[in-house]
Amino acid sequence: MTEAVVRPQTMAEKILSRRGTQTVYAGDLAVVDVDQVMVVDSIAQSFIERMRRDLAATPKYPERVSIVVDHVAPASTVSVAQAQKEAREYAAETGVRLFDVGRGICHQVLMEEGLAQPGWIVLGSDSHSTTYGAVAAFGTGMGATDIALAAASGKTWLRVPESVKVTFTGELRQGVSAKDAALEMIRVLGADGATYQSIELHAGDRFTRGERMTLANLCVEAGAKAGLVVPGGEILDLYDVPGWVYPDEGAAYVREIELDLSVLNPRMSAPSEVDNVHDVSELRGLRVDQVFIGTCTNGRLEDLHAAAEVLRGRKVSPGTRLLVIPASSQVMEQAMEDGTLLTLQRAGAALGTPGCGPCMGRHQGVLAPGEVCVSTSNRNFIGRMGDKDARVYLASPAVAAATAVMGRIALPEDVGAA
Ligand SMILES: CC(C)[C@H](C(=O)O)[C@@H](O)C(=O)O
Ligand code: SF4
Repeated sequence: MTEAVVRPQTMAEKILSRRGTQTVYAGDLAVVDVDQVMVVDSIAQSFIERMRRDLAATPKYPERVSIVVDHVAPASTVSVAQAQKEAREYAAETGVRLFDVGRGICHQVLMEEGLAQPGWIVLGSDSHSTTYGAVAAFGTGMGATDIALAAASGKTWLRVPESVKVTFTGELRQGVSAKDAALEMIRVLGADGATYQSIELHAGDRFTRGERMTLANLCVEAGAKAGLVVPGGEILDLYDVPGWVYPDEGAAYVREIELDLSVLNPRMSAPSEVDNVHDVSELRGLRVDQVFIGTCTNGRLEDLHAAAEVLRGRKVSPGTRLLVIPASSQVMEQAMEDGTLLTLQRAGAALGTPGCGPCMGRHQGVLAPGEVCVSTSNRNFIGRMGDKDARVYLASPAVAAATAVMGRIALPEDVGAA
């Protein structure tokens, strides 16, 4: 970028200007270099078809493309197995990276592998690619065609999004987590309240890297194109500081909201929209058939720790099943090493292979008609985790764990764990 910045810029405008050919602002079209293209198993077949048949191209920079087998892993049917086989063959043939069964959920894996860095543009064939905003990368989801074009050319084009500024103030109380803050943010913004906008999260030094991933991850549930966390705090020393991108003082936002964390209670999103958010205390007591702790939202080590704290020395209620699926093999290893998995297993949890698990109702814990599930994931649409008459409530790992112990929607204090 050679032109001088003439007006203050948001984080989205800055990143897209840096990776593009000119200084851009909201509403402009930007053509930008793409630093990483991520393809998930469920989309791999259409991606490969578009590369081969429509574009007759191979990836321009194979090292900038990753295929992750995570959504239905291990394969559940012959056709899923066939699609994954083709993805493996394609990776071997073209030299793109492959993260196979058991490595974990795409977003967690890319972050662990350093394949999302401050100031980068990361395109994923998955809507929760906003997660990369946790480290100030412009992460966004696109369909198979756009993803294939980016892989073939090393570039993409997009309209520079307007930005919404979300400022967190105060400190979270004991037992209240980043998930609760994220659900509250979605309630305030509304499920389509930030459609095609970039949510810029100003949190100072409040959140860990994992918590920032939870926040950036949920931004897409307000319809956002990206969810960019302004760098700050303990995560600064994890990366090359010169790469960080900060918004300018005086940048233009379409909307500004402030969320006081100190007044926040544990929150829960009730069926069947993510923005249907209530205090857990309002929903307390509802019978629950399945509790699921995992996903790209809340399947990290700190999430398993929060669950284990509640479940240590306690048992999952008879008649309720608890599924725990670490977000990645690295999370699983660490949770094995520090005894967290043993605690969860002894409490009666069923442990699964790192990956998406039943998050989108494809396998490993699909719900029957009439069943109720409390999940640490990010979506509770009708039919999301199985039958259309099953109901999904979204919550933090601590609330999910307390619910598993009680067999009913509960707070950690209900089991004497807060
Ligand atoms: C399969 C994939 C394309 C999908 C997404 O885009 O988000 C899934 O991850 C989800 O959470 O619904
Ligand atoms: S864990 Fe769930 S939300 Fe995340 S990528 Fe997988 S299916 Fe999508």
